[in-house]
Amino acid sequence: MTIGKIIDGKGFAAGLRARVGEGVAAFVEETGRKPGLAVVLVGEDPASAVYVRSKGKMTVEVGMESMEFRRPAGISAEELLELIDELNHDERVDGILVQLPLPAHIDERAVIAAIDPAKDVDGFHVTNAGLLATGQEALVPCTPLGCLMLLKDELGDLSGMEAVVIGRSNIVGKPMAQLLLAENCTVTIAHSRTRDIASVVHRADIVVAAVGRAEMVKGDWIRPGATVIDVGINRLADTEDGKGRLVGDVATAEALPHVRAITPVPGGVGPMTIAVLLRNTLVAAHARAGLVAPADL
Ligand SMILES: NC(=O)C1=CN([C@@H]2O[C@H](COP(=O)(O)OP(=O)(O)OC[C@H]3O[C@@H](n4cnc5c(N)ncnc54)[C@H](OP(=O)(O)O)[C@@H]3O)[C@@H](O)[C@H]2O)C=CC1
Ligand SMILES: Nc1nc(=O)c2c([nH]1)NC[C@@H]1CN(c3ccc(C(=O)N[C@@H](CCC(=O)O)C(=O)O)cc3)C=[N+]21
Repeated sequence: MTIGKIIDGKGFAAGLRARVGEGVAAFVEETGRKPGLAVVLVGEDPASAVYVRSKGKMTVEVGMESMEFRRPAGISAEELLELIDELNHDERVDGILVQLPLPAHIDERAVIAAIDPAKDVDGFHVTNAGLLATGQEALVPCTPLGCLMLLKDELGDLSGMEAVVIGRSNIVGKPMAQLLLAENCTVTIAHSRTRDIASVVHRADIVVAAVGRAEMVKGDWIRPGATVIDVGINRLADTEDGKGRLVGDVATAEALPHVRAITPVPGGVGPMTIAVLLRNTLVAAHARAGLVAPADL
């Protein structure tokens, strides 16, 4: 039996960050200022804190200004909206990311709606979602755009391929499906109400799993030669050191003999998300400065 390729998302992300770094240097040369990324973290979710820390580090590494705004979980919606309004009007800020999830008493939709779409580097604002859905230039959500970059790097032209996206969230599944449709794939979106999901997935040349259920996608669901992108980040608490182990939504070891290529967890989509966030910030900075962003991002 042949064994599939493990896609090096971590390596691809490092390359993308290097290209972003070159674009940042040219932007600084041109404008005399650094692109700025503001990250807002509400409350003390430990997983979010890890993500925010590594984001801040990589933002500085590519030569951008990193601004972090930590607020207590008890912050009122009004105070949070005021902060966003300040960031919208701050000339040094090109990108605004409000880490999700927010505490239950805050309406996430209202917060996302308050972000200036031109600074919405997560691509979550309805303006950007609508632009993407209608085939117009938009800031595109980082995780799905990172997945698409890996797919195009592995497969080249995706035209005519059967793609199955598992998951229909606004931040991953739906924009992923839009991107694959724009690449001329035949797209199916599966979710918790999908009947006989194994056979739906078995049709696919491309599988993107964005569910949040550890190793849900079994090896024998995968069509021989398919390419599998595993977005899931699930922490299992079964290790001896008690730190837990990260696994994706796909049973990777089982799938490996069936696939052409598959992304690992960790080291696959996760690092791409952060690299694309920096890419989007550079794109937003160029647009705000009336400049054309480098084409090879
Ligand atoms: N690598 C990265 O950078 C990122 C990783 N993630 C990870 O990706 C995963 C998905 O995230 P997100 O989209 O935010 O999650 P959500 O919880 O918002 O969405 C999960 C989706 O999976 C579907 N689903 C749930 N159970 C099943 C099932 N048994 N069979 C089929 N579909 C099912 C749900 O269906 P329904 O709509 O019917 O409820 C829903 O559409 C998570 O593990 C998350 O941690 C997320 C963002 C970034
Ligand atoms: N407004 C907003 N935008 C987001 O993009 C966003 C968010 N909120 N909330 C949380 C999710 C999750 N997310 C991840 C990003 C990188 C890794 C990542 O780099 N993971 C490493 C492993 C990290 C580890 O070891 O814990 C990897 O997969 O190799 C994971 C998860 C972005 N999210």
